[in-house]
Amino acid sequence: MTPAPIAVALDAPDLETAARWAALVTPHVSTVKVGLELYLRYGPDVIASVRGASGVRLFLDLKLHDIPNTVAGAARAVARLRPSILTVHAAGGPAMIRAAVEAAPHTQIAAVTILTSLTEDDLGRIGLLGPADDAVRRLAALSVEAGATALVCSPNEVRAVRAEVGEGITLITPGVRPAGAATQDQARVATPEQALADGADLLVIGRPITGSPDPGAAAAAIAASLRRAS
Ligand SMILES: O=c1ccn([C@@H]2O[C@H](COP(=O)(O)O)[C@@H](O)[C@H]2O)c(=O)[nH]1
Repeated sequence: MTPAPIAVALDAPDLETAARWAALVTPHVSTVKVGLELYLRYGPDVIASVRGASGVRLFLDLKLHDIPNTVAGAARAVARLRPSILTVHAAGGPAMIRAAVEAAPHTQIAAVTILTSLTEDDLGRIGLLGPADDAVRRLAALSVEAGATALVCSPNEVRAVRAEVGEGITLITPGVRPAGAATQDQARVATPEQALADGADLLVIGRPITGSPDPGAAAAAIAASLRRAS
């Protein structure tokens, strides 16, 4: 069976747990995601541990955000690990995004538009007045112009972003919660089925899977539900 277009966020406190979660979910999902918690604790060694022997794709979610020269150096440093996807913050601007794209030519650079944990009230407080859609679309357009071929946005904005950037750009959505699941610190959320129906290419799902007593079964259940819905 084709693995589901899900990236499981391995936000684990230690390497053993992350490797165990990765082994349990990889029969069911296309991708595993390593973020700041694991990478800052273990560095590049974490990559081999979670990749294991499987051919699972690795998404390195470091959300780089600095001046172009620094981001280019950081992207070059992690490109050796051959992640399939590496994130940068779109708010770093076009020159920074382009620097990452040029420094890591074999890795897909995904620009994070507006974090899915932010409400419209939060956005107003940081000076981004108006609907989240507007800021997300602006950041999406500038990121693609700068060479990003993937974008991270909430599932609520997928339709608007697709209309803005067209086909051929990978839309990645965290903020995904199965119906009835706790939203935790996520603010702009939708179900996996809705995110996919609206045109997301890759759904990032962490705690609804890794917080389950059986992460393998939780991943399999969401994958089966996506197959039924499509
Ligand atoms: O806007 C963003 C960008 C990245 N993330 C990351 O996705 C996962 C979500 O985990 P859950 O447990 O499903 O909430 C996490 O690793 C975040 O760092 C995001 O949530 N929003």
